[in-house]
Amino acid sequence: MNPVHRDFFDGGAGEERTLRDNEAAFRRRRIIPRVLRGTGPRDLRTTVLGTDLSMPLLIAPTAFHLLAHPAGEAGTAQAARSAGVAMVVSMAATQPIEQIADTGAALWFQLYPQPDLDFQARLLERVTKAGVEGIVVTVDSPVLGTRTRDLRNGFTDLPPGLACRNMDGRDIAMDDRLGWPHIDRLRRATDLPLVLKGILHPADAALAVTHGADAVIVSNHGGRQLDGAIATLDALPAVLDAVGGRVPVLIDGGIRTGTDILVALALGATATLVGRPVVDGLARAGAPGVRETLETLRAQLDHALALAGAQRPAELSPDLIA
Ligand SMILES: Cc1cc2nc3c(=O)[nH]c(=O)nc-3n(C[C@H](O)[C@H](O)[C@H](O)COP(=O)(O)O)c2cc1C
Ligand SMILES: CCCCCCC(=O)C(=O)O
Repeated sequence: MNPVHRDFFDGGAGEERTLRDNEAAFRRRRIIPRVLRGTGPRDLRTTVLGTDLSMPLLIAPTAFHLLAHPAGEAGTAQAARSAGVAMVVSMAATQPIEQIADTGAALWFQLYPQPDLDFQARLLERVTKAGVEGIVVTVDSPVLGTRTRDLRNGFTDLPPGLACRNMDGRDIAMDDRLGWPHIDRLRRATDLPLVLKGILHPADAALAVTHGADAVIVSNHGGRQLDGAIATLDALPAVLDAVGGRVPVLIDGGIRTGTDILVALALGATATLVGRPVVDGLARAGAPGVRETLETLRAQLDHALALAGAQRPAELSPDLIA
């Protein structure tokens, strides 16, 4: 890959403290396994907001897949379909939603709330018609994070010929006036499950539920927004307390292995999302590369469950984690 584009995918905001800390938070945890549980073959299947998953993992929304590989977002979706997981399609996808949906993958669509409400309504209608099963509203981006590597590299625009194909020629607006009334409006605008992505503070998690969110994603945008923000795994317990089981709580950021997934689930997450490892798989080998990433995570999770003494994710509990 062009090293400038590699930096775009790999990089974070500021000094990249949060980017590093997301992974470090998982490495700080240890598993206290149970023994003699007679698990037999494991069953990793789960359902989140009506979407069936072959394991508790979704592909996190990431921008510009055509920069990583000519297969683009459709290649990622093809792998998601064959692995039986869902893909959250970024609003900054470089292929049309209809082309991505043609793969038959289970899709959710990620939205940055747009100040042009007519355009936003048309976009919601379009992605709903294409068959997406959920809307993921990213709420951690009133402004774009300071992407140190992109600034250093002068990466400001997509190369000629590439564009955000679901934006009808518009730029994606990040809007620093966004507030809960925008979420209320979105809640009224769609019957699809509405998921808020980018929740870290427990008070916001509670507000998300009262404003009608069907799930929240504990996320710091992979360390690309507020550098110094808490690692997602460290934020998870307080968010779970605030939500109190009323809606599923998902998590992303720093998940690199099946044992990381096990740790997140044991601490109470319903499912996990993975960003950069999927892009890495795409860059390496297109759809088969993404499939390899997903199957590696599946095999690791299955193995870790066997060794920790759980047959299925629902059997995991916080006492297994130190
Ligand atoms: C290259 C890249 C592009 C991203 N683009 C988006 C995006 O368009 N919308 C969004 O909500 N989050 C975006 N994210 C954040 C991811 O959805 C996710 O929160 C993060 O990547 C999870 O961390 P991980 O990469 O450590 O797994 C992006 C992340 C990366 C690395
Ligand atoms: C002005 C919007 C550019 C797309 C941002 C994609 C993204 O979220 C990222 O982390 O990169």
